[in-house]
Amino acid sequence: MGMFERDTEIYRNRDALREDYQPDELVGRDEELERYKTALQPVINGEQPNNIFLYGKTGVGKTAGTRFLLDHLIEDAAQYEDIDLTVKMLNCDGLSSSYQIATRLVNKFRADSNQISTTGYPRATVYDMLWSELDDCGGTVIIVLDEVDHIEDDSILYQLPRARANGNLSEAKIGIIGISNDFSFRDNLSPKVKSSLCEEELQFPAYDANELIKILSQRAQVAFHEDVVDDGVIELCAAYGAKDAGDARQSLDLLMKTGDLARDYDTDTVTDDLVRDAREELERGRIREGISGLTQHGHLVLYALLTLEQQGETPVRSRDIRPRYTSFAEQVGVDPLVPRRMRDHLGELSMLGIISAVERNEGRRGGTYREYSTDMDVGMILKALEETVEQVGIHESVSEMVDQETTLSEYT
Ligand SMILES: Nc1ncnc2c1ncn2[C@@H]1O[C@H](COP(=O)(O)OP(=O)(O)OP(=O)(O)O)[C@@H](O)[C@H]1O
Repeated sequence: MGMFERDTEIYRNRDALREDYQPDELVGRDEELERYKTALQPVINGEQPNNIFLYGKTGVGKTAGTRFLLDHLIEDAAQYEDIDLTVKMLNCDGLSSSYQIATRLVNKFRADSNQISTTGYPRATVYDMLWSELDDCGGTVIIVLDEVDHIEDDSILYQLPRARANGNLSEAKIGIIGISNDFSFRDNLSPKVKSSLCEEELQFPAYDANELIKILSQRAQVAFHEDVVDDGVIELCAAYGAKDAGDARQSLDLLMKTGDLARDYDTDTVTDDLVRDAREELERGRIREGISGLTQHGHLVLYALLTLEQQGETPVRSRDIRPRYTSFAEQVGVDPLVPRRMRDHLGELSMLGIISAVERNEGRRGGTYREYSTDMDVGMILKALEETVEQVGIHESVSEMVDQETTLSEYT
């Protein structure tokens, strides 16, 4: 027998839990898809398409929903002789200027052997190339700009929707679909761009537990062998998912991690307990990743808050975290930051979901202030802060936990 052997006990098709798997049907999004479908209806009627702006938090099916409806639109449009529909999708991640978007779009219409360089032309020239590609293509053209908020100047967002009105296009009828998970992006668009780009606005809300159950069940049916997944596993993954962010991607990751653990442990069933283990492991990874991206001051602020939490002092105001943070900074020989900069670090930590910040009101005369506490398992954070703890020294409030960790890691 070779060194590697296939494990086939748990999964029938593990890839069905991956992000790039496209299910035949989208479940749990009926109302939103109905509205989206109505916004796309002019295409089938042979009319000028609407420009659509779709927003919602990460993992709520914006891309999957768009792909799903556009695939159907292409298939159904093929039945009408007078409709010639072309769809081009561009993800704007990593593309920050209108110029970059325009060159990428030109190339989407060109053969591989005829691509233009993505630098070196005047912007007006690239726009002219784009208009001529669009007119050569003709018919109805839908351009999807996913993660549209990455574009920092709005020239292309102004030019594209108005290309026909401005006389740049005579043949093609174009419709833009902008997708974003940045809610402030739409509000910060200039009024002229907003009025044309956001002709139809659609919002996809976060998934609730029932919707996540539908999504996870659909994938689990394809991914796992029959009778491998215990009752309650899907419900538990969905409950965690709904509590966290209502993000389908995160819930699918949790289900996959659970299946992987079952496989690693060589068991033949996926159980609730494994969901809990998987969640802890994913969370540990998330904390480690978040913490490793912070600066030394971020680490010191977090360590200070952690020790206060252990002493039962949280939720705590930033001015009360400061003395501990200052002493930690002095212990490692760095100058402590001014209060405002220290608060920035608290803000960053709460944005990462490692700590939580609650706004409080000081009554009629006072202003508002924030109180902080850690939002995650203290042991996990401590582990991720290992280096800082070593440099600063073990604070008495966490000494027992550090001892435990050391004993454990010595024996595992
Ligand atoms: N309603 C659904 N039915 C089945 N699968 C879904 C559904 N919604 C989302 N998914 C799956 O969840 C994952 C994330 O969805 P998607 O990429 O569409 O999210 P998004 O809203 O575009 O997120 P982002 O803003 O991060 O790009 C994909 O694997 C997708 O197939």
